[in-house]
Amino acid sequence: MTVNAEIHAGGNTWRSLPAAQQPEWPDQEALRDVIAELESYPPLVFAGECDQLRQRLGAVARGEAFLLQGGDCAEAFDAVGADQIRNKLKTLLQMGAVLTYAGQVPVVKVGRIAGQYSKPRSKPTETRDGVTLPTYRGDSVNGFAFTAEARTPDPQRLKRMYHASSATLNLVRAFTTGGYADLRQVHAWNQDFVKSSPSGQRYEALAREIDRALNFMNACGTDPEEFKTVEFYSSHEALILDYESALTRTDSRTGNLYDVSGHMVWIGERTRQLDGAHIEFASRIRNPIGVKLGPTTTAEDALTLIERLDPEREPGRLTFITRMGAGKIRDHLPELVEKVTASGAQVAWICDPMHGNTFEAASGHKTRRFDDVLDEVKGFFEVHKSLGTHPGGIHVELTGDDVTECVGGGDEIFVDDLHQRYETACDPRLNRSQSLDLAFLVAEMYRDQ
Ligand SMILES: O=C[C@H](O)[C@H](O)COP(=O)(O)O
Ligand SMILES: C=C(OP(=O)(O)O)C(=O)O
Repeated sequence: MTVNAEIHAGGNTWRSLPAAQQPEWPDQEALRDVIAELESYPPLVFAGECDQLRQRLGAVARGEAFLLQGGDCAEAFDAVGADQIRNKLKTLLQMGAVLTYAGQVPVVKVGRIAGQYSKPRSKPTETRDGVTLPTYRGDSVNGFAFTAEARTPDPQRLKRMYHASSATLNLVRAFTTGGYADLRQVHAWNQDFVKSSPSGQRYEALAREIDRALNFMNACGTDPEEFKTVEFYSSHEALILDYESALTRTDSRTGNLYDVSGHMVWIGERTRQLDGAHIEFASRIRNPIGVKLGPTTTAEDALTLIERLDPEREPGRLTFITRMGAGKIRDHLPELVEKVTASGAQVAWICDPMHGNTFEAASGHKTRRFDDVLDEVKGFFEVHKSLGTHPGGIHVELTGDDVTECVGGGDEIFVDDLHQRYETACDPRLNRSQSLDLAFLVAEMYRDQ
């Protein structure tokens, strides 16, 4: 084996371990052909960009920056349109501007975007009216329609995921570097939100302060070009390991492996088994890695994850994304943070206030209460304040569209409204106005901190 082949084999060591949540592809030969084709495709991101994000997340881990990570629960192939991508990006940029001003630290902006096509599920099958079919696992695996044909896993979809991610990333790069993301424009959008939102009055003072700060910078002669571009990174759950390892490449500069399907990848709550394939895969790549930690996580689990994924104790390499639930975070998070901090590891602590707060409404819609989401973030800030550690950021499922999937918010969505624009293929997302509410309210918390 040549040195390169040996290194590349490092991206496949997961194959001898149990891999949870993988699709049952009916045609293994077709899968092998798709993997071979994906292996020949160009990278979607460059190793140097992943390194840069690792450095930015290092600042988050040290308490010098805040992470805003957000986007769809599940991206969909038929939603790879300019409007949807622009709206999502616009929402994240608006949230980022508010948080930057309130925190007075850089906000690292990372989308759940350009690769978030695969979903872990609670059950392998779904039954409707006596008919049982494989569960929908994301557009990368099967179709949402409840027919045997749509629900059969099709590896050709992995290629569609690559192309959809590529098209999305291309537009995101154009928007973030081509003038669309200009901070003054982003601020003007925020002013419109404050004017039109029923809870806008509460945010007016902050919006006015941002306005004054921008005018001050203008008056000082700050180069307007400086406002025009923004750093924005992609991320998704590294779930379907055949896809992720087919997109794993050796960096010619360093000889290290990078998963070039996205800048940052995370391992989900359902696939973070310490002796499982996902952690093994993540341990081999140099991308910044996130791991979701639910309420059953023990401090020993967290310390072993650090040992496996961040043996060099490099700030920025490992991000713990806690998703405990509003009722549990205040009880479960302190011990994890205390023991990890005592171990000397510098991980970034991020709050996902979505996944521990899902419930089914009487109408059958999966939903989340805005107040629970907010309360989990509050609990997260409280715990970090009491321990003297850094509440490093938030990880949110959101869309830039006016969907009706989560209840509550300033422009209140009621349970009876859920059916109106319930468009998610999996979990409920905050809509545009709820996302901006959250940003303004988190900004207040950050200031109090
Ligand atoms: O987004 C997270 C999971 O994929 C999702 O919560 C699983 O949902 P399920 O419990 O309906 O399978
Ligand atoms: C599946 C997800 O979350 P978790 O692993 O925390 O359940 C997700 O973020 O899409």
